[in-house]
Amino acid sequence: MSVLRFDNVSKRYGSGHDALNDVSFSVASGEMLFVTGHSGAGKSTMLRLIHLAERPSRGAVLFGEKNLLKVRGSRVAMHRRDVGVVFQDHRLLTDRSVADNVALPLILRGLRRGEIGKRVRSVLDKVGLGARANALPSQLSAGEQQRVGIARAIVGEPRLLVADEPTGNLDPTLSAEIMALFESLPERGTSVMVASHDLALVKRMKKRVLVLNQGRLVDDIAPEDLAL
Ligand SMILES: Nc1ncnc2c1ncn2[C@@H]1O[C@H](COP(=O)(O)OP(=O)(O)OP(=O)(O)O)[C@@H](O)[C@H]1O
Repeated sequence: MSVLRFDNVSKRYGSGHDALNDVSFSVASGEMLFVTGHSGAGKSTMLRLIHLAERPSRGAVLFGEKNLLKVRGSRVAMHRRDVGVVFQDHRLLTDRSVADNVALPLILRGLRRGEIGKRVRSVLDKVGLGARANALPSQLSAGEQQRVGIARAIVGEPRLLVADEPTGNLDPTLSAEIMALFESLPERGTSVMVASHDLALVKRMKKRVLVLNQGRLVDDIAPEDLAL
């Protein structure tokens, strides 16, 4: 079963050229894959269409059975429960503790305090930040802040996690830790889609790779076909 499908999707911002041009692919439930390509190739645009920060100009984005074009108004927030998003710049609330940042999606969902506390503790342990729950983001390293962003994205157990250059600012050891964490998600039912221009990292992971070039999907490489 596919969790996500792009059917001939194009996206044009304003009157410019197509940031995405006739892109089609699907992601199976429980799959982890990478999207790569040069700067401006359309990676972020692809992810933004998935979490409804943007809408396609042509074509359809399907999430399970749902055509995202039809998701409007209050249903956008409902959709975002199913899609966790990790941004390169974390986007943490600077005046809130680590635990409060991670709790946010669950508070918006109206979960009970006890349940929220339990889930937040569990996910912070999973990302190795159990001891930093009460710290402010500014008291953490870049890698720790990124892990808070990841904890916030996965605390609601989304069907799909999309991550835009999640290791952009991190050293190789931290990048490897974050990738290991991502790799563990599919077995818990979350598919993972990572945009990265770090080709060395992408090759090392030995996962499926979508290659974008000037908005076009120019390659869709199976793990076994990745050159070593
Ligand atoms: N909000 C916007 N308005 C107008 N043009 C945009 C906008 N966002 C992106 N673009 C353009 O769309 C194209 C694709 O951009 P996108 O950010 O998706 O690429 P990317 O592969 O993620 O690049 P990078 O690796 O530099 O983040 C680029 O030509 C970019 O300038």
